[in-house]
Amino acid sequence: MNDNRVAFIGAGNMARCVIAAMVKAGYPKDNIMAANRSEPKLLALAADFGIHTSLSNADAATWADVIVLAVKPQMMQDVCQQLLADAPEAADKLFVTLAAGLPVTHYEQWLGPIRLVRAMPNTPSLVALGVTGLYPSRCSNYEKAFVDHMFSGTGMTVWLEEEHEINHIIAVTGSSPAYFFYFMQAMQQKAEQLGFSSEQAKAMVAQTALGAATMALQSEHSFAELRAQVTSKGGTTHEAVSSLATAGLESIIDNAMQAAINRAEDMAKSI
Ligand SMILES: NC(=O)C1=CN([C@@H]2O[C@H](COP(=O)(O)OP(=O)(O)OC[C@H]3O[C@@H](n4cnc5c(N)ncnc54)[C@H](OP(=O)(O)O)[C@@H]3O)[C@@H](O)[C@H]2O)C=CC1
Ligand SMILES: O=C(O)[C@@H]1CCC=N1
Repeated sequence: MNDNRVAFIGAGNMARCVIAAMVKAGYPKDNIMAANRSEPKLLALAADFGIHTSLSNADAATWADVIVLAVKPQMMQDVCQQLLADAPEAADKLFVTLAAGLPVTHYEQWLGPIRLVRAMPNTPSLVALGVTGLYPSRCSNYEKAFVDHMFSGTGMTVWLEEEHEINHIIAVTGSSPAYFFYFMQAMQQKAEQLGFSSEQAKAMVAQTALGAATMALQSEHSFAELRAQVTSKGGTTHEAVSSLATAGLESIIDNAMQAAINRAEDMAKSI
């Protein structure tokens, strides 16, 4: 499966995370290429991972067996239409898109009836602790197996039965690293006000988050049960958690995740 040449069109944050995961999982760097409209990110990727790079999307697509579209959704139509004009044979290759919001029908308008997997990874893929949601269109079983292999180094892969579930994955795992970073940022700020240095505060908060997540993954207990184990009757945790509940944490999270889904649905209509 490592024989397929994979070209990323767009070499930004998410392409870097997936490329890092592939290389660390043993995918041959000689079979990976990144194309970008400007050079700096390509130089960094070549230096860090030893992959091929190109300033030409068409050259990368011609070289590849599998084309990964990794530009922002707002750029996608131009990139796809230009690709088809410059390298029409690309339309016969397997496509993977990382973009939020854009449904299969949009790609079919721009590129024709392509074989496509919509993938929704997240940034912890960089450290092999990510989650990638995957939705296939017109793909063979071999192509699905290949894409699963490609993303296996990102962490966990989840195949979806219905296309609209991609928007749910965005809310649950694609965008959610930012929710956790925001929570940790707020905790760090308070720790600094209490007198800890910025470095100490960041390390303590991140270590506690890692410990809590690791416990949850290794335990049969629910999140609520694990929370109860920390919460002594009449103790400090009860006061802290009650304060969060009174402030409406659950509805805050519900609203935030729904806002991500709504935005993904709006993007499909506006692009
Ligand atoms: N970030 C995340 O957590 C996630 C992002 N995604 C999706 O991944 C995609 C990329 O997002 P992200 O990596 O964050 O965005 P970035 O802005 O970091 O990367 C986009 C890259 O595309 C390049 N680019 C823009 N136009 C062209 C073009 N015409 N030809 C070639 N390259 C071009 C940009 O080049 P330049 O350096 O010159 O600006 C940039 O490097 C988006 O569609 C997003 O929805 C999906 C899951 C999670
Ligand atoms: O914010 C975004 O639109 C992208 C998709 C999921 C994470 N980042």
